[in-house]
Formats: sequence, C-alpha cells, structure tokens
Amino acid sequence: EDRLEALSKSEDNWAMQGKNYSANHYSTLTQINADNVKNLKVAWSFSTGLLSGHEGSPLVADGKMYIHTSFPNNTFALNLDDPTRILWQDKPKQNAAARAVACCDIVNRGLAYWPGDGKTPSLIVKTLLDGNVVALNADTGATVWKIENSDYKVGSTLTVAPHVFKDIVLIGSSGAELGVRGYMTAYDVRTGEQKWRAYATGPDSDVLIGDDFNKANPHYGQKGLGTSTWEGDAWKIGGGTNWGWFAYDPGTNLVYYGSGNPAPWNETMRPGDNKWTMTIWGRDLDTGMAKFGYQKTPHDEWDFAGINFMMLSEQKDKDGKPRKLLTHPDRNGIVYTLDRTDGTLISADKIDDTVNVFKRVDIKTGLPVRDPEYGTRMDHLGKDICPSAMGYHNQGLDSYDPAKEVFFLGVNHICMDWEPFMLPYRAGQFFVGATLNMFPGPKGDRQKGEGLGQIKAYNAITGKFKWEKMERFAVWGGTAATAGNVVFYGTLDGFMKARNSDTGELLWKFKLPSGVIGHPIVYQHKGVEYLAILYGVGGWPGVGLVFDLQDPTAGLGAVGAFKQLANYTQMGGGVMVFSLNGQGPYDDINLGEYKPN
Ligand SMILES: O=C(O)c1cc(C(=O)O)c2c(n1)C(=O)C(=O)c1cc(C(=O)O)[nH]c1-2
Repeated sequence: EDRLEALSKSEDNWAMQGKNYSANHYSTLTQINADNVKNLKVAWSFSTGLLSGHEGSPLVADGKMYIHTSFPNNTFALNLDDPTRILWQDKPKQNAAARAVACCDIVNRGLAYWPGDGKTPSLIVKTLLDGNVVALNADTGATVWKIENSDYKVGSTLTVAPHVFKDIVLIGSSGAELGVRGYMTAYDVRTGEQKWRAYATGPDSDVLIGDDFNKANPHYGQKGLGTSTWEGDAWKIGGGTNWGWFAYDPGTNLVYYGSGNPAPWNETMRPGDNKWTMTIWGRDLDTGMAKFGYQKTPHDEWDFAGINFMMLSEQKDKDGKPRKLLTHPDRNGIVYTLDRTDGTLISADKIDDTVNVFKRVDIKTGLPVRDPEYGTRMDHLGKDICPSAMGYHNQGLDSYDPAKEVFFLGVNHICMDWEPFMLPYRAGQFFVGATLNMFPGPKGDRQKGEGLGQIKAYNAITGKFKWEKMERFAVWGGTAATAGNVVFYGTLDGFMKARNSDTGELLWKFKLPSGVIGHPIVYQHKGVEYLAILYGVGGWPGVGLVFDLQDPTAGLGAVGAFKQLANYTQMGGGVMVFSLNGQGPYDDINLGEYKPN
C-alpha cells in the first residue's frame, strides 16, 4: 500500500506541493464556502525571519505544519494543536557563493513529506540552493541522509521542491541561464541512494530513450535527436533544466515533468531544434525510461522554459470518450492538453488571445505556427513580443475543480522587446545573450506599469474561458480551489483573495505583510477548516526589490516590468493562517500564556 497516496486523500493533510499525485490543488472541504468566506479572519501567523521570495507552500501532515524558507533554506515544524511554539527547526549551513549563481532570486519551492514505513521514520525532504538534498526525521528534525545533486560552482543550483512518489524522491535542477545541462534524478527515499538520472540533452543513453520512445507519435521524434538537433557539442552546455512541478499517475506508472529552455537565450548561437529542451516528459517512475517526449517550442527564441506544472485529470473528450489527461499551461502562452498514457496532443489553446509569437499550434504535427514578426534574431530589436520571457504562465502551481471540470490559472500579462548579443561560455557565469525590456500586455496600462496579471477559469475540453479578471501585477504563485465554490490565490502586491469559482466574483480579500509568490493550501484540523498562505515577495518579478536595482533592463528585464511593485510591498517572509471568524487554537485563552509555578 502506498501510504503517501493514502495520506494525501485525507483533508487533514496537504502533504505534497501539488496536494496529491495528480497535483490538482483541489480540496473537497466546504466549511469555508462562497456564502461565508467573507468571514475569514486570521487564526494565527508565523514569521520565517527571512527576506527574499517565499515560493511553494507549507506542508500539513499528521497534525504538523512544516514551513520552508528562501536561502539559507531553514525549516520549521509546528504542532497544529499549539503553533505558538516551534517543535523543531533546521538551519543548514551552506555555501553562500551559491547565491550569486541563482538566476531569479534565492527562492525555494518547498518541502516533500514521506510518511515512513515502520523501519524508516517519516521524513521531510528538502533541497538546498548549493545543490545538496537533505532528508530530516519529520518528528525530530535530525538529519537522516544528505547527498550532493548539483554543483553550484558550474552554476547549477536547487530551487525545485523535491517530489516524492511512492518511495522515490525526484529532484530537478536549475542553471540554464548559466549553460547548465539539465537532468532529473531519482533517489531511494529511505537512503538517498541514486536510482536513475535522465538528462534533457545528449545521447539517448543519457536521456534514457529506448526503442519504444514516442511509439504512438513517431513524428514527435525518436532516436538520436538529443545530439543531432544541436551543432557540435552545444548540447553539453544546452540547458533544459527542470525546476518546476511534477505529477505522477500510479496507473501508467509515469512521472510527468517539463524540461526548460535551451542555453543560451540567444538563438543564433545554437542552430537546430535543441531537443529535448522545452519538452513534456512521461517517464517510468522506477526506471526513468521515457515513454514519450513532446517538444512544445522547438528552437526556442524567447526563454519560454517549459517547466510549468503538469496537472492530471480524467475527463471525456469532445467525442465523449473518457480520457486520462495531462494539462500544462506553458510559458509560451499555450495551454496544452495531452493524453497522458502516450503523449498524444489533444488540444493547444492560447492562454490569452494577445499571444502573438504563435498563430496557433498544429494539433496533427504538434508544431507551433510562428509569426516571424515576433521572432528574435541577431542584429534585430524585436518589439512588442507577447508573451515576455516570463511567459504568460510561470512557476505558479494552479488548481483544477473536477466537479466543474475547470482549471483556475494565475496568469502573467507581460510582453517585451528583445535584442540578442553574442557572448562566450564560461563555466559558472551567466550565459544568456539578450537584453530585455518587459511591460504590461495590451490589456494592461503600459504608461502606469500596471495590469500585468490575470486570473482565468479554463475548460480544457471546450477550450473556453468561463471567466477572467485582470490583476494589477502577475498572479505569480498559483491557486487552490475547493468544493465550497471558491478559488483562493495571493497577489504580488500582498492580497489574499477569494473568488466565486463559477463567476469569478471577488468575495473576500486580506492585505498580507508582503507580496505573494507561493500558493495557498486548505486543510482541516480538529473539525476546523483553515486556509494558509506562505507570503514574502521576490522571485523573478521581485528581483528589483531584493537587490534594489534601478536599470529597467536589470534582473533580465524584470525591473522595468515591475517598477510599481515597490510602491505596494516590501520583502519579509511568513505564513498567515485563516479560519471562519479566526476560530482555532487561539480560541483557548491559555495558549501562549506563561504560567509561573
Ligand atoms: O533555467 C533555469 O534553470 C531557471 C531556474 C529558475 C529558478 O531556479 O528559480 C528560474 C528560471 N530558470 C526561469 O526561467 C524563470 O523564469 C524563473 C522564475 C523564477 C522564480 O522563482 O520566480 N525562477 C526561475
């Protein structure tokens, strides 16, 4: 029996970043609902004591909450019966030099939990920015194992959340902005022993491509392409890191994730399709062998890193046939839905009709139809390209309501000008080769620098958006939906919001101490339903705040796009927990009181 999967089915827990293996971020709880959500009040809160961006969410498992932070990647365990006292804390020592090679702030996307098996205790697994992976005893915080996964000296860092499926830990990688060749690694959760590693580029033996790869869709490409779609040895510094969110289907035994952008960003320096960057993978969890790989953006010209969340659903297709689906809103402005048993592309819709880099995606060939006007090339200043390099969707982890068959997408509405330049590769240094200027998309206000985000309800079968609302800034962190007919999300300017999931109507909001780039979670403890959010502005959109930069093209173009952000919020990480009328542990007047003997 898979205890982790069983645990994830109880609404007492939110034991993985995606909530369950399908990563649907959906809670069946209804105590908080569209009628009473306006009565949400703070039940308790916790400061992490750290600045910089706080991504992902805390985990709730077996009566405890586990909270992670940005670098130096501290962890705090709280007992939900009395969160006024810290149960244990882990403050790892790591090499601060790693900070300088992280591309987009010193974020971390969260922890993984494994419930133990009687012999090995329950574990918290975490990544450190400097490339190490650590497993802690979930009851005591003691280190159980520690291994090195990435070498920050060549620019390879870890911001990705570990994903545990069954008894395997999957660890991605970062560093494509420094020419790091991306890989996914599987470890035994009990010992940290490596089970397999699959690269995004290079020979099939490294990419773990076998004879039956892409059998259902040979036109996606099969053998030898991880080297032949590159010039010379360019694949060795070709990127394809994977720092986003993964999903797993015990039925197919496939794990699903995306590889990121090719390096460098300047496309002139790497002719070819650059496989297998920008690819949706379905791999056998136990062996790592790829069953399918679908490359969304061959020969990327815009940094549309394909690492965004993979969300699994069971729905009837247009012909009424029940299908096992995988839905993925990509950076490139297209939301893709595949048959997850074999990778067959079913639909590819624009996240917003303002996407101009592609006219459409040809479902038969799987290829995007480019508009050359919005391509990028040497000696050319590309203007008004939509989406920007941040994508119309970045690292936010969103939700799917299986009853309504609707996805709730937090969206960026950002476009850009882009001018490439040549540069040499030097290990451990930035290897980008483009100057970017980003600004609000056509539905925003370019003069004011606002209208950079949207929230949308999307049906993957009809391709229709049920509703959509504009936001002042990008909705960077993602959404959580509940059977109470509400969808929750945090905003970069620091609002926690609840909307009616049928209509999008705003039902409640609360101003947090800092902006949000993490995702909300919902759980119950002793009969009370809670909403929790990790706040702390930063990430790529927050680099201007983190490093106090003035040049609008600094932070790879983020500073110009988010020039208004500093007028709304400042750094500072923490967790805010809400319940109806604030009920919860603090109802007990004695909690937190000092009683002398
Ligand atoms: O290519 C990479 O390895 C890599 C890593 C990361 C990261 O580790 O945070 C980001 C990106 N790329 C990236 O392209 C990007 O847009 C981005 C946004 C963020 C963030 O946390 O806000 N990280 C990253």
